[in-house]
Amino acid sequence: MAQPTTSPRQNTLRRSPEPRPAGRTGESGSRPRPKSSFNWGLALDRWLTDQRSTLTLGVLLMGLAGGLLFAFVSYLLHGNADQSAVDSALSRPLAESGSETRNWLGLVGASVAHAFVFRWFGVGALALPVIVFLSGYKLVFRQELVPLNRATIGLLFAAVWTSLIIGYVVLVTDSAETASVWCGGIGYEVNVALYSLFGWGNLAFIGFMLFFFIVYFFDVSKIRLPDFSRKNPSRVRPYADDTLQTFEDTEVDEAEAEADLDEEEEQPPVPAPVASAPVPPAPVAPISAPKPVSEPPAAPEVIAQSTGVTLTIKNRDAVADQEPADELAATPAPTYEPDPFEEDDLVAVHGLYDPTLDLPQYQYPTIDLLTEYANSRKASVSDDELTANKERIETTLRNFGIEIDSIQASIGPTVTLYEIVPAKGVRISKIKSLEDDIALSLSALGIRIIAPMPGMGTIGIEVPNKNREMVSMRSVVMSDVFSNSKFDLPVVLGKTISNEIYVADLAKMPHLLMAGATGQGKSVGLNVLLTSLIYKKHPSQLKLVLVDPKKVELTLFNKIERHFLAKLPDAEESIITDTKKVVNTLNSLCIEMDNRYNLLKDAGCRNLKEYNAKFVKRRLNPEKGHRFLPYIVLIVDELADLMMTAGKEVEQPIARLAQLARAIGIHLVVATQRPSVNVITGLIKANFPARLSFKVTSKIDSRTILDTGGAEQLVGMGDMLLSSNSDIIRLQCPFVDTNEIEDICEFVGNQRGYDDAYALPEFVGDDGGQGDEKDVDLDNRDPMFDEAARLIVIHQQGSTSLIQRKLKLGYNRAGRLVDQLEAARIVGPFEGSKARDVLVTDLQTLEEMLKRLKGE
Ligand SMILES: Nc1ncnc2c1ncn2[C@@H]1O[C@H](COP(=O)(O)OP(=O)(O)OP(=O)(O)O)[C@@H](O)[C@H]1O
Repeated sequence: MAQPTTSPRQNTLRRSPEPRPAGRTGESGSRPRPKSSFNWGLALDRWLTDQRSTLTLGVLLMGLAGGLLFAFVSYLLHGNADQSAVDSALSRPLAESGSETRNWLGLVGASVAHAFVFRWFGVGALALPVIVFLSGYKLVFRQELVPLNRATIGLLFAAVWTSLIIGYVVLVTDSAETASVWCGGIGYEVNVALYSLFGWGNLAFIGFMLFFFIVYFFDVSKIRLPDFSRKNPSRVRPYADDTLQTFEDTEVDEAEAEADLDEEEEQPPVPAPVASAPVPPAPVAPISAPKPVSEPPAAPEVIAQSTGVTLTIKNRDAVADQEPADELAATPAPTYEPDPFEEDDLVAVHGLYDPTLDLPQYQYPTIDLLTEYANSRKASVSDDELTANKERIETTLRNFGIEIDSIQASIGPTVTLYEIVPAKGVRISKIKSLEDDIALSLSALGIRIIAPMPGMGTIGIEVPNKNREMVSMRSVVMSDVFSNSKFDLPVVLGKTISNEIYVADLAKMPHLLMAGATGQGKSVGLNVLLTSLIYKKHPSQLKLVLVDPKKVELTLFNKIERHFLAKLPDAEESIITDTKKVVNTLNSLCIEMDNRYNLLKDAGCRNLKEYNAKFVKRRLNPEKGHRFLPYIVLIVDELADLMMTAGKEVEQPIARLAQLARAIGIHLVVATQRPSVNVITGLIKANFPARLSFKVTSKIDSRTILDTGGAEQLVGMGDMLLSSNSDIIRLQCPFVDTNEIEDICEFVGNQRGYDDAYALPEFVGDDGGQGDEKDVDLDNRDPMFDEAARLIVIHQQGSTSLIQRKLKLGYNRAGRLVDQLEAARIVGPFEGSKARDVLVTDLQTLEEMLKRLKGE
């Protein structure tokens, strides 16, 4: 490791270098870069990704295409006259040659056309302006008129091939004197060369080239004639709106759909960065693997040392975006067996199904809609501040008889974490028992003690920075971690203590409970979450159900109703504020959940991803009700109001959705000001493994939401603790202002959208069929409940007699068990003489459900 630049001396603290971008592990972190070095690569990269540059370049290319076309056509008409002027241009005054040329674009037009038309491709050169135009169009309109790569290959081939075939005609008719301009140099010369080899067999060679190209370019091997003799579902192209179209109508879309889908699979583009300040590529700590990996440890730099204990500042280096492994990847393949012949037909004829073609012109919000705030610079903690804090910590601990070996500091956006290694013989439990006294002695607002630091033999003390950093939404949206994220529902939650941007996958969370006293940043947090999703998802892939009993917080999102919002068929407003309507909407979501489970079951899929993948491959027939299923995110801003007015009516559907909806792509984000036990009930809490808390008013509130204290010690303004998988991480939430949200919603809302909001299933009245779960108390489950559930799932047979026989139980008890299994949505409802449907297809999902029921 690199050595400190100053020799260690008394009264010196050590500071580590700034975190360096991932991948540049070979550089010495402690060697300062010369100030004058300018990074040309970065500047060029930034210029190229700036939308103003792409727009300018695009318009230039389109203009150039027009100019080339003009010059080429003109040359084809007057080229013979211009040839001598061009050839002699360099040997005499340009003005003289210029006055001789008849090209509409003068000597320059004639010279360029001379090269492309006369020397190379002849009439085939006309392909060039078309390619240039298509490239320019893509830059200006940020979408392709036709798939650009394929078009370029096709047009280049056409240029060469036309040149060859015309060259052949010119050769056999011996008209090179007058007509060689039409075939260009390539066409003529190649034909002359081939003629010497094959004689008149040239034509066969040129014909074979065309055949070869068609076979490969259009992959003819895949095209099979559809079977018209039977009712053939391959004639139907599934559309999201369930309209049917025969493939005769849609042939032209095939290549386009395929190319667009390729792009979509790569992730929808997040608009290019235009900021002046480079954003350090920060690592993502996914929710399922929340601990960021640190590699390699940066070399510390001594900055001060007063009492013999060294303070180092530990800033971790960046790591690459980590994708959590697909948890279901190892489970066996689904049971559904499609007819391979028909589906291959469909894909060969229409390409893969692309949901984004619902709104093909849709443009993702651009980065310039987000503001660069003046105070969003990196937090600066002076050496004096570091030394003072270190001394306070040391003195305080010594007063309690605790000696320390060393201190390391990590400077975060809001707080600095001092990690202390106690001297040998000091037991961590002693420090833990003194936690409150130490906090009191340090007496700074927002101090949080973590004793011990999970997984390390150290104690952490977080002390707020005097000058905190505001983390702007713009900076996190621009970050590589977020813009390159391949998560299904990426949400950027903030910056960690080591300045890493923390992006989580809501789809894997799979639900989030949020709490925080009034004014501590909850609404901003919800807006950040919604903004993240809107920046990354196409309207065809995501629908939002917004519940806002406070009636003011989410109103701005009304503008994106026809793009991203979902509502009940008869509802006037998409943002739900009325408690009764909330209950109906929640129940309607339960119906949507059941419908989706039925679709998944029919398709033999275990989750939404598998189902949609199958639909995209056109393996599911829309005539049977199959459709592309967008993710649905339900946001409830202020659960307390709802629980006060509707209690169980709200609690039960929320718990039910939270328990079962993850596999079918419905995810919940529920926020509350009052994290008391009558709002966050055991039932709700048990089903929300990921919880996030802004500052709350008491330790009890902190325990209610996070199962531990600490949230009462936060410093507000988006300072928060995230608890997931029993880890607690302190994060600074990004800031996004109402104006920014307004601009984003306007940007999206002004584009063409769907005719109406996404229609949720109708829910009829108070007990309109959904409240038919018998009065079963799942908190008092039969002791054999788990075994019975496993039995049913293993045998995929929802029968009472199976439980009776295998578990050797009486009829009544087995019947009660089945009722409980139904209430837990493991088996479907009673269906007369038929066995009940088993709603859980595999043991892994079941075990997760059982854990959740137990509140684990
Ligand atoms: N992430 C943040 N960064 C900087 N400042 C913030 C952040 N979040 C919130 N603030 C500041 O705190 C103020 C209150 O935030 P917000 O409106 O989100 O609070 P709240 O918890 O939703 O309050 P209420 O429950 O009363 O609506 C904001 O106007 C802003 O000034």
